[in-house]
Amino acid sequence: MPPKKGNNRLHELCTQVKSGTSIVDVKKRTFVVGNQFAVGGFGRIHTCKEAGTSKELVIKLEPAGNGPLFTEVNVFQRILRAELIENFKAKNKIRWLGVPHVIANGIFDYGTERMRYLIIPKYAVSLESIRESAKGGKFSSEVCLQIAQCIIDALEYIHDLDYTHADIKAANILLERANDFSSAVLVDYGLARKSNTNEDKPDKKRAHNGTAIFTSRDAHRGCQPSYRGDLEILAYNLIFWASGKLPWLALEATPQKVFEAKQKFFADLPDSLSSLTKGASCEELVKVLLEVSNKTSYTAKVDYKLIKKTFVRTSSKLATPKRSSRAVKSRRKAELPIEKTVAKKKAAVKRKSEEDVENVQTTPPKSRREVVPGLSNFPARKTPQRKVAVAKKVEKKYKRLSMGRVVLKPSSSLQVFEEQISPGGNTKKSEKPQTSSTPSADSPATKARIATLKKAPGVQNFPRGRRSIAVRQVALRNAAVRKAEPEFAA
Ligand SMILES: Nc1ncnc2c1ncn2[C@@H]1O[C@H](COP(=O)(O)OP(=O)(O)OP(=O)(O)O)[C@@H](O)[C@H]1O
Repeated sequence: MPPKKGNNRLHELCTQVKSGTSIVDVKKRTFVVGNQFAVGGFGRIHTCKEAGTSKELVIKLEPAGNGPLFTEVNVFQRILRAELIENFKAKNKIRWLGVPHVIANGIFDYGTERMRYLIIPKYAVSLESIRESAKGGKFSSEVCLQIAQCIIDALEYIHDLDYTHADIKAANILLERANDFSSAVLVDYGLARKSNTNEDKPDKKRAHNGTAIFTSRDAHRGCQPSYRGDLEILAYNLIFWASGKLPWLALEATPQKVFEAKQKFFADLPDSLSSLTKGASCEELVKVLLEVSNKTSYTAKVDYKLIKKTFVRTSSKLATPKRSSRAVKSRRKAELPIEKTVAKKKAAVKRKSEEDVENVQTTPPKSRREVVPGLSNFPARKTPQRKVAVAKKVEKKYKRLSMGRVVLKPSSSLQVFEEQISPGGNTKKSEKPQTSSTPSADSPATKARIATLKKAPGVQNFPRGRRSIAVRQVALRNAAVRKAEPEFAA
């Protein structure tokens, strides 16, 4: 069941801006507003493009007097600037950080109305829309972990800059690439707040702020959003994504009861959790998120080390074939620091070369019977009779060759050879007397001497492997014939 939105609009929507309207920002860049494609709780959301470019962006529009977009723009200006995000990624050696960046913002006049705008990148799809159409409204543990990884990184970044998000939910998570859960981005910073000056002074007016079924116990108490609260909110979301349930879903309309149910849930941990997640692979991560959140004081920052360790352990427990999907591979690559990837590759190359050296030193070369699976089940070709049979087979093959029924594409010299030996050939060439002194592969004399056989044009035109097989088989036959029928050989 998706979280419900309140019907009481505390803020007005602005007039709908016409598609094609141009807005010039402080840097004198012109942006052209496109169609409206969503309406948030507080504002309109349109597509948009910078003039002269083709990349689709998103513009959020609200009356200039509205609070939420004002708050959001401030957060974007302070912590969601591209250079800050890039610095954090470089410092922490990560390639993907699931937060949006501000492209432009400001205020403009539209007719008689003053409007505030915020331009950010456009993402492909909202996680909530995928969840709603998923079976049972649930995600697999693998997907839960992929999203968790993105959101944990995003929270670590936001917390590092002393901010909290306070409204994590599938509707506020967008995917940069549709169906690639490792490209999840945490959006909507309307409730985000600087939290380093937090004081544990609950205010009833603020109680239950956020999305009731996911919000933290601190928010239920009426406190400002906390770092630990963000972990708690993420944990509730993970439980909901993995199981499709939360014990307080039916109580959504009465936030106080939701708060009480959450308190009971914490008091009954870990049983209350395992009865919901039923051993899902992401259970351990959720448990740690709840534990870390619980042991962190209201004003303190959370310890991401333990969370990340648990994350690595939980991910590695997931089935290997699932994790080798393209999306997971690209995610793993993205999440690994560049140096680690290089070091990993180098270590693999080193290991391989050491193994090779070991193999050369210790392992005797294997025969084809050992190497080819299933070949060792066939009886070994050892008896003279068997060798004679093989030799006869080869002889037959040559005969077929001489009848021109070979599948191999003959080269010009093989064609000459075939024409020369073709019995009753009907070409003009075959009527000519044979003048060439080239040895015939078919003659017993040739087959008796391997050196001559190798030089026979027909044999020379076999691909390399086949030539040596033919030569070996004929040699075997010769040897076998000599042994089995000495008088004939003589
Ligand atoms: N950058 C974006 N790219 C693609 N879609 C977006 C983007 N930003 C927002 N949306 C879509 O618009 C919806 C509402 O966006 P957002 O939550 O930011 O608006 P809001 O006015 O803050 O609404 P609310 O706070 O009530 O959720 C999102 O769920 C998403 O579907």
